[in-house]
Amino acid sequence: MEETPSADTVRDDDGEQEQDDIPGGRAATGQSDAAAPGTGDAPGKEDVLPTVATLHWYDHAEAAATARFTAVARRLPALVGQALRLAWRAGPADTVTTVALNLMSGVFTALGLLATTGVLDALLAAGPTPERVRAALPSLLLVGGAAILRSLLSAAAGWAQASLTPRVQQRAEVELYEVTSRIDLASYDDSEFYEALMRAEGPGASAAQQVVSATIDIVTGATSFVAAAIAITTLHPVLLPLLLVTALPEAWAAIRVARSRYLMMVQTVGPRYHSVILGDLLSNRRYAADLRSYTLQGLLLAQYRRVADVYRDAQLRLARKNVATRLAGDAGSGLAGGLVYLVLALLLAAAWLPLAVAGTAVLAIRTSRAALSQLVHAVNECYEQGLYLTDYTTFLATARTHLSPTATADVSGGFAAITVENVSFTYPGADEPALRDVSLTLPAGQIMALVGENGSGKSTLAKLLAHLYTPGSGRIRWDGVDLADADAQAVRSRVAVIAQDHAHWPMTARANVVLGDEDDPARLDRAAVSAGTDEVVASLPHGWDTMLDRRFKDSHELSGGQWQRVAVSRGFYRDAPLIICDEPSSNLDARAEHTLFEAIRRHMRGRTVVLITHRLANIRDADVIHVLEHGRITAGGTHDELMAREGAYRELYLLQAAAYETTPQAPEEDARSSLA
Ligand SMILES: Nc1ncnc2c1ncn2[C@@H]1O[C@H](COP(=O)(O)OP(=O)(O)OP(=O)(O)O)[C@@H](O)[C@H]1O
Repeated sequence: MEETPSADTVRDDDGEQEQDDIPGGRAATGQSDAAAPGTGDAPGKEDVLPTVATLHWYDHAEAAATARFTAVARRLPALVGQALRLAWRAGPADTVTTVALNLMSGVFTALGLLATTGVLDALLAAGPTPERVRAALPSLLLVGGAAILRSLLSAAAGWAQASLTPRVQQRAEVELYEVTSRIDLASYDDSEFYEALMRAEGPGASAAQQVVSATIDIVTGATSFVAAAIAITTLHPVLLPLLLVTALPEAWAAIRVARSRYLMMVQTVGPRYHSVILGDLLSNRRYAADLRSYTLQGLLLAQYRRVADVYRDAQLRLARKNVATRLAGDAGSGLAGGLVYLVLALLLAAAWLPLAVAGTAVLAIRTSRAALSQLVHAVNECYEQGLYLTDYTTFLATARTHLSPTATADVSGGFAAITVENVSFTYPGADEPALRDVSLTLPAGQIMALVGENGSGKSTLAKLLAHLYTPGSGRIRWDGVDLADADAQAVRSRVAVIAQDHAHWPMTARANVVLGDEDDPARLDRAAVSAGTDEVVASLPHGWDTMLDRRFKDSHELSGGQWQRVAVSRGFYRDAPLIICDEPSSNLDARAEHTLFEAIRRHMRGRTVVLITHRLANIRDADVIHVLEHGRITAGGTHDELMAREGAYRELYLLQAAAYETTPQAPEEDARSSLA
């Protein structure tokens, strides 16, 4: 059974236990870089960022990277199979062409080598030179022809490979994004899953094309090697096992270097993760103003330097270790090569091998050593990239289980009423539920307001109603249909969400409102007027066609309130029977807020509206108001009903109303009263 190494030791191929010497690695012992951020140690006094908790995939990665040589050999067929399947899906014709051309090129390698014996035989025979040359001519032509054909086939194979590998990369990325764009939103709240996504998207997806490339190199190297091996075995059987021995030191060194590199990558992921975050803080426009106002430059730069030092030291140690390993491998390989030539000389001296055959054997040995070296490096590359590819394939397999189940229920007709039945929901990894046993009924065409203090669960309930999350227990039904059985896309296309944390899409103003829907100018005008977006657009340099992201040329930056108007219009533009407005006016000025709620009151009639707001004066006209406290609905009714009894709503409403009760006096009035 394969041994899984402990957290602070790394097992070598030869079984020896070595202390991991990478500072900042989880296994680091007695390191001087204590407090290096992202290393799992206690943060330094001046560190702005907390330490990164031990990453969940570390164990799997470390176990994979420290597997024994036999494990590499065992994994290889599966990896090659996986690579060929990937290649086949990306481009079947290119895959077949590449493999076939490489195989044919190998055939010509063997032919050329065998024909060499004929050349040498003729040249080394007794007789006048012109005659010997004439006798060697047919074999010479064969050698030349084989060499030309082999070169042409190799070039064609290279061309096919060059056209195949980018397709593999593209295919891997598309397959990944097809899944990530459809997985349950709750997956993004699961830190373990999110880390796996980051790894799959980064080194994982790019490993796909490298594994395919390495597999093709394995086919190429193996074909050339088999061709040369056949030629060598034909010449003398003892030469082949000897030749194989020469490859061992090189293979050992290559695999050791590869796994050190992978381990270094795994162990320094904390510092690298932090350096990316810190780099972003130091250069991103979003933080630029705060960075300057709070004079954080020195603090952040110092932390960045400390993190970068940890990573640099790890790289230097790795480079030193790898140079030593490579030297040892080369020395071993050189010695083994010398041994092969020694045996060849002995065979020649003992007259067990004719001179012409020995000459061909030298050529075949050179060819096969080159092929073997290519093979070893390709196997190693395949294994190393296979470690990253495993992250990708494991993630895809896990992510596919996070997709919405196949729909059995039809929601195309909309609903006459939405019912929430005993719904509870806990975010992944959270200790406390965000919603507890919530039940309510929302008839179509009504405006329902949700109120409550911060963190009481309003947005969570809205997201469940929008079918962005699935209840942990209980049901949400559109009439009789449980949303858990309905097609998620079909439900979501019938809901318009104006989210509290709405996205600022890097698109034009028009695209930000229309957002993939059909472009209808009359509908756009109506949606724009109801939120005051028409005024925003009128002030833009290119009107609706203005790009709203400063990373693009001729773009324009909107204020927070202007963005909110755009987001509100986006929700209004969507022709959906259910509209969910989560704090739609938090950034709006008084006039825009008035326009918005007027629009909701007048123009949303016929649609069902869920309205979340802290400005209680705006929801007096709602058909029903539900009060949430600590994830529970504690009261419900109209404004008048809720004001008629003691409770959180009445308390909050009176608190807000009190702020407006003392009407400020006009300045002259103020002066008169002070004179009196
Ligand atoms: N993505 C998340 N992952 C984990 N916990 C979350 C997440 N989003 C919200 N919560 C938690 O769920 C609870 C309810 O949050 P929710 O956003 O629904 O409150 P809210 O009533 O809308 O608050 P606010 O008025 O501040 O917008 C809070 O305790 C919050 O910390």
